[in-house]
Amino acid sequence: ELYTALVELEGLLHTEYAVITAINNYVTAQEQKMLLLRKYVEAYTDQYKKASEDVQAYVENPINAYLLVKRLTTDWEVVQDLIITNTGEEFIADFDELKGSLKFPSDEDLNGAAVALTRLQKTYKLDTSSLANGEINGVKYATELTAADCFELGRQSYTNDDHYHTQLWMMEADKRLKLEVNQTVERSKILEYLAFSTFKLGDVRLALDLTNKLLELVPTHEKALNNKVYYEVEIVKSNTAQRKGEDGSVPSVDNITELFYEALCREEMQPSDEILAELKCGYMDNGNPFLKIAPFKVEEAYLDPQILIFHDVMADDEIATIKALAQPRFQRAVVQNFTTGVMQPSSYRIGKVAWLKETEHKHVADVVQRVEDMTGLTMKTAEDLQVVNYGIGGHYEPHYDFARKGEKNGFKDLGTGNRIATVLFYGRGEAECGKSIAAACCRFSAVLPQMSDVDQGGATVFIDLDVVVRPKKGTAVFWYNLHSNGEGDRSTGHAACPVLAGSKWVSNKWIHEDGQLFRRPCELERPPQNIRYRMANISTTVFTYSKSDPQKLTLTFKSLKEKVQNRIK
Ligand SMILES: O=C(O)CCC(=O)C(=O)O
Ligand SMILES: [Fe+2]
Repeated sequence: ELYTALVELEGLLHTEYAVITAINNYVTAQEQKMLLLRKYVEAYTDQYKKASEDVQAYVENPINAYLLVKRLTTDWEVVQDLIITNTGEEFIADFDELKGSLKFPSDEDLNGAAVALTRLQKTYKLDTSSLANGEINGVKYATELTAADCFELGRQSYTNDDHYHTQLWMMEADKRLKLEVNQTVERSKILEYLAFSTFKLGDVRLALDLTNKLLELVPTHEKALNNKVYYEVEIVKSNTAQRKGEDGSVPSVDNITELFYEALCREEMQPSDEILAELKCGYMDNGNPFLKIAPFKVEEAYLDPQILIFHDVMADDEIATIKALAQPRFQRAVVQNFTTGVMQPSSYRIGKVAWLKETEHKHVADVVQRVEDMTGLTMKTAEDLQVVNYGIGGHYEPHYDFARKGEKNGFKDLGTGNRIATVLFYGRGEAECGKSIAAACCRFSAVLPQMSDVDQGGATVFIDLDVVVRPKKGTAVFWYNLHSNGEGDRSTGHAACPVLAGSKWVSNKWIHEDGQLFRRPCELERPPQNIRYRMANISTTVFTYSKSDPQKLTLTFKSLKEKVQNRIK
């Protein structure tokens, strides 16, 4: 599961170096062997020619007779030995021994990396051809992909039943193949996947055309012959049945959440101007004498519920310590199954996680004390500091940090109550002024940082509030997960957008209910019902979409948003 964190991937470069060295040694050894064999052949030929000139005279010479016999006994044995030593098998066996000390990615890693790439493609609407050119949003990051590379991405999407991306990557592979002088993959293989995924996406006619093309190349292709018959029957059937067009189904709330999530990650939405106009920033001391001298620089990202951004609350050396302590203990991130309560890895949270105790290092203790000063809440019942590193396409889909009613083994079972609040620190990244940082708060940064071009994506988004917080090193976000009556606040649903380029580090401090009685007094009223909940319900009555075409989904989604907003007005 190396793909779940970028730090692990760095180790693969050592492996690649070892592979290069091994292949190089093998090729050199083979070249020397061939050279030696060539010399033997020449010497044999030379002697043979001499002997052939006058066989009688040659064999009558005792030295020649001896040499002839020697050539066909000991010399021949030496040659045979030479041929059988240093073979491919030996090379592989030697390398296998070395392999134990090297990090090697598995097929699962290959699949994980391919899934991550297609997730980014979908979330950020990246164009397949540009990606294949090694470009992300106009910036050239990587080497161009060959037709075979694109084919492999399509094949990986296919194993995940992702026919949409199979089709995109197989089409790209076909396009590239036409331009390749030394073709890197067979066209028939591309066509086989392309035809089947096209069929799965509902275009039977195109699937038939592609299958016919495949049969032109390989007339005896058994699968293609069977599929051709099947597609032809399907086309006749669909001509007689009434044409249904789009599938006309209504998206579930989950689909809508996904649309909002992805649109927010692309920063296509933000809170209304009225809401933004109310946001302020300033210095905060919480009445603490020490903070009067060095107050926190705080910015409001949202008012109800309150989401606060604290600037410069983790120093570079603290970040370095936290990363160094966390790295050797990273484990694949897990999530709690709602019904079984079991902690398990899941595709909706991809990253590596480690937990740090305050007692481990002064820097960790200082950071935890700072959280207490920032929030005014006690750390006695808080969880250890959780450190997360997100790898290629690493993300955490929309979720709540609190345990919901009915959730098996919720945090209540820790005996310290639910997660009342979250403080999320960023260990890397720079935010552009005026995006996640309100324009007026830019003075908090001595030098106005630009979003660096190696760090794209990876924002934290609050999907019901349209709030986007871009990671910025040393900054922390704070919000309450629970209403003051202890009920979970469902408007705090949030997510970590997939990391598009670069690596993302965060640490979470989850604060619990117990011990906060005099710090955040509880109230009895029920919280108001949150707006997005109503929106999602309305939307199910006005919205149709096509499952097979995510591109179309978003278009419809934009008009949906307007419709919903008009209704609410
Ligand atoms: O990484 C982020 O931006 C958010 C992480 C998060 O929500 C979590 O770990 O619970
Ligand atoms: Fe979270």
